[in-house]
Amino acid sequence: MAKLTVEDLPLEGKKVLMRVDFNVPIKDGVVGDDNRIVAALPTIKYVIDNGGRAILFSHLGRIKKEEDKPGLSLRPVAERLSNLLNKPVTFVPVTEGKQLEDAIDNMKNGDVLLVQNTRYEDVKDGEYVKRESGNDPELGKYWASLGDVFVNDAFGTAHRKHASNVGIATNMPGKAAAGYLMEKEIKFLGDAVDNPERPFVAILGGAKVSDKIGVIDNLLDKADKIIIGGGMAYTFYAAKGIKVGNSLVEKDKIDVAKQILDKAGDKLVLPIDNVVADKFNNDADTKVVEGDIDDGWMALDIGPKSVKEFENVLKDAKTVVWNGPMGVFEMPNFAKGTLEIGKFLGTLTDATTIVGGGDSTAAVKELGVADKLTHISTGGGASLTYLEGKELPGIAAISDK
Ligand SMILES: Nc1ncnc2c1ncn2[C@@H]1O[C@H](COP(=O)(O)OP(=O)(O)O)[C@@H](O)[C@H]1O
Ligand SMILES: O=C(OP(=O)(O)O)[C@H](O)COP(=O)(O)O
Ligand SMILES: [Mg+2]
Repeated sequence: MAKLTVEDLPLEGKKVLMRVDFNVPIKDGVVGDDNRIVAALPTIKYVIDNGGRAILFSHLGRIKKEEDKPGLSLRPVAERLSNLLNKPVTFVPVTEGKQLEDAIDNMKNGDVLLVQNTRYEDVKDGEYVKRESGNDPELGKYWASLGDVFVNDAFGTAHRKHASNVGIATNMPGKAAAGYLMEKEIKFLGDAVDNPERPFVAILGGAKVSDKIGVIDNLLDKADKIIIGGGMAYTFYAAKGIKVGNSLVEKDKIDVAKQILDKAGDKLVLPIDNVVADKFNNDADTKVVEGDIDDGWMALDIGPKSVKEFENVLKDAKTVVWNGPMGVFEMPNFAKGTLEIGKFLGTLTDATTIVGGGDSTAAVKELGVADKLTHISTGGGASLTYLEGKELPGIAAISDK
């Protein structure tokens, strides 16, 4: 790697600022799938075993208004991290000011501290000011002033240009290094997809439609087929004039979807049928419908014919990259499409099968199909951006060797 890594930094007695991606599912104040926390442990352990004082930063979810904050505190993550490390983790419930600075001053070599959700900075006095997500120069400078060196191990956030990754790094020239997870992810994705064995099939689903729909345009030049499922599919339905009912649709992306459809020809594969529900609830009334989705119904999973069709496209693939669940897998009645596709990928023993994303990874682990896949990546948007051949700002900002 042409970038500094954690092993290049002085650590003994140093205040080591670390950006990790602890954006994990939390339900009723408890961490669900902790893959992203576990994945950051090697770097954290290396830092503290070598006498560093680890000061961890992460975002959790998206904060647009004051009321979003209580449910998106990182406190439950500090508890899980403490269990995994088998040592105390100091949680600081604020992102700036005396309480944080005092807590850092009180640290000893080998201590671990977790700062509150960096996106608390996105809302100040009830206003959406995006200090973290807009990479406010003062914020990056302030956070950088709290430490001696910086380690970025947040691969899942590397496609973002935010204060806690790019901002801190640019304010610590010559002292910003990559962690082990960052190195491992880049190496693996690079080997698998820079010159992919073909046929190369990408599967795109999930709910971050406006974020990720633009990726498809670039992927059309790289992949042999692109399968679209999950919440991503229905904006394409709308673009084709198929009725979508109350399904997830990003209205201002319908034109983008139309352009992609024009360019894609038969490269793009959409669901034929869907499991539709009369409300966003596991107990909803459901039915399987082909094509049009009537008003009052929403598609929450792909249907059995879609699964068959997708399997047919996947069966000869030699490289598969999957980001985004095929349905609302968190509700058991809408998990089947994701489960079936995951199981099928597990049977492709001659292919390189990569699943990326916080939620997709949680899905394949929860559904018990993760073991049979080649690589589980902590990054969804990040691995897609890498796949597009674009520079990841979080990595670009790390100091060169
Ligand atoms: N048909 C659908 N309607 C609404 N949400 C969906 C649908 N299909 C999948 N989702 C949601 O997409 C979310 C994950 O999307 P995303 O964050 O883009 O994936 P990842 O974290 O794997 O990158 C899940 O919470 C899932 O419930
Ligand atoms: O969960 C994440 O991405 P993913 O859902 O694409 O896997 C990252 O933590 C980035 O989060 P963001 O998309 O809110 O910036
Ligand atoms: Mg996600």
